[in-house]
Order: sequence, then structure tokens, then C-alpha cells
Amino acid sequence: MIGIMCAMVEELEPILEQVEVKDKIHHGNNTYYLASFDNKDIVLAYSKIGKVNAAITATAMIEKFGVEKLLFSGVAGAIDEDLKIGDLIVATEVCQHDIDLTVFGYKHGFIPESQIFFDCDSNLINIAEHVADKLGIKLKKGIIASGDQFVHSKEKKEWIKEVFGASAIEMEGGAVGCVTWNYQVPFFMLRAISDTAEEGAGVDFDAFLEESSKVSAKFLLEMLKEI
Ligand SMILES: Nc1ncnc2c(CN3C[C@H](CSc4cnccn4)[C@@H](O)C3)c[nH]c12
Repeated sequence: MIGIMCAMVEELEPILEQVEVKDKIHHGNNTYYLASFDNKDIVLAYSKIGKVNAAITATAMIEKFGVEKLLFSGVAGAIDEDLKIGDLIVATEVCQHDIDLTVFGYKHGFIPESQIFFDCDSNLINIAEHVADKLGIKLKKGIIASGDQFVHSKEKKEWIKEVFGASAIEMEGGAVGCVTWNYQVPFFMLRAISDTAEEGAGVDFDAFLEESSKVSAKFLLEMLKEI
């Protein structure tokens, strides 16, 4: 079983429209859609915004639905200057920029018995690169940082870039990476840029959420054909 996760309903809708939904299961204040696509069994859900909600959904996908690969599709704020609105980025690693135990001598993003960075699955990244080549689509790869805040400040964005080397910013991937690392389930995350994460990002976000969600969804569905 392949799991497909998003954070917002707007990110999931363009995927749901393209798959054959067989059943809907309500669980833990989420709706899980059991579907098939390209003769593959998939379960889809949006978690709601933020790392805790994302962790709940990722855990349920694994524990209740037995997913063996978890793929995330959605939008993100750009940190790297070469990322423009509508561009795609695949996460090589994810982290949580709002974890701070530095007073105890730990690095930003570190929690004891855990790790700062969680690797995304190299096989799925390779498939994404193959699909991008086939479709002639530019696909950036990089570290994506998550935190429970919508970043709309150049100063904050630059700090996250300096401390974590992140190329993009969002609010769920780091939590999903932590869950999949703990359960040893392959994790892949694709995001399309919706804003610059600087002053005024909220306006861009509202304007480009739907369009960028479709960019990510379309690419993810192409990937599903190759998995
Ligand atoms: N600059 C940014 N910083 C942090 N995260 C992001 C994202 C990615 N998603 C979108 C959404 C913003 S919060 C939200 C959205 N709409 C209504 C309420 N909250 C949240 O799920 C994280 C895109 N740009 C980002």
C-alpha cells in the first residue's frame, strides 16, 4: 500500500480527482480515502496544517493502513533564490527548524535519541528524477525545513538557510520525516513553490496555493505510474 499525504485539502483535491476512490474511512478526526491508481492500491489523506497534525496522519497511515511507502505532495515557501513560484523541489532531507534545546548544548533542530535531519528515500528520488527527465521538467533537490509557523520574514528565512542549509520551508515534512524514520518506512516529499517566505508571502500564498498544488499533484501522479 502506498500512502499519499498532504496538509491542506487544496493540496489533496487535484490528486483525489484523478484516482478511483473505493472507500472513505474516518479515523482520528481525519478522512482516509482508499483508492486505486494505475492498478496500485493507495490511501490518501490531508492532515490539516502543522507538524502535530502531520505526525498524527503519518502514524495512522503506517499503523492503521500499513503503508509501505509514504509520499507527500504540497506547496512550500522558497528559500533559495533560484526557486520561483510554481517551481518543484524534492526533499533530500527534512528537519524541524523550531526545535531549540540549545541551552543544553544541543544544536538547533536536535532532540536526544532522535536526529536533526531525516533522509528521504533515494529510490523514490531517483524515480522523480527519471520522471522529470521524461517530462522535461526542472526539478530541484534540497533540504526542506519545517516549523509550526508560516514564515514571512527575510530575516527568519535567511536564519533557517544559514542554520539548516534549507532550500525551502513548510510546516509538516519534518514531522513526517521523523515518523517515517522511527517506523523505518520510505518517505518522499515533493513541494511546488507558492511564495517567497518573505514579507508579503501571505498574499502570494493565497494567490498561488491552488495553482502550485496542481503542479505538485500532477507530478506526483506521474511518479505513481513508475512506482
Ligand atoms: N512561507 C511559508 N511558511 C511555512 N509554510 C509554508 C507553506 C506550506 N504549507 C502551507 C500552509 C501554510 S499555513 C496556512 C495557510 N492558509 C491558511 C492558514 N494557514 C501550511 O500547511 C504549510 C507554503 N509557504 C509557506
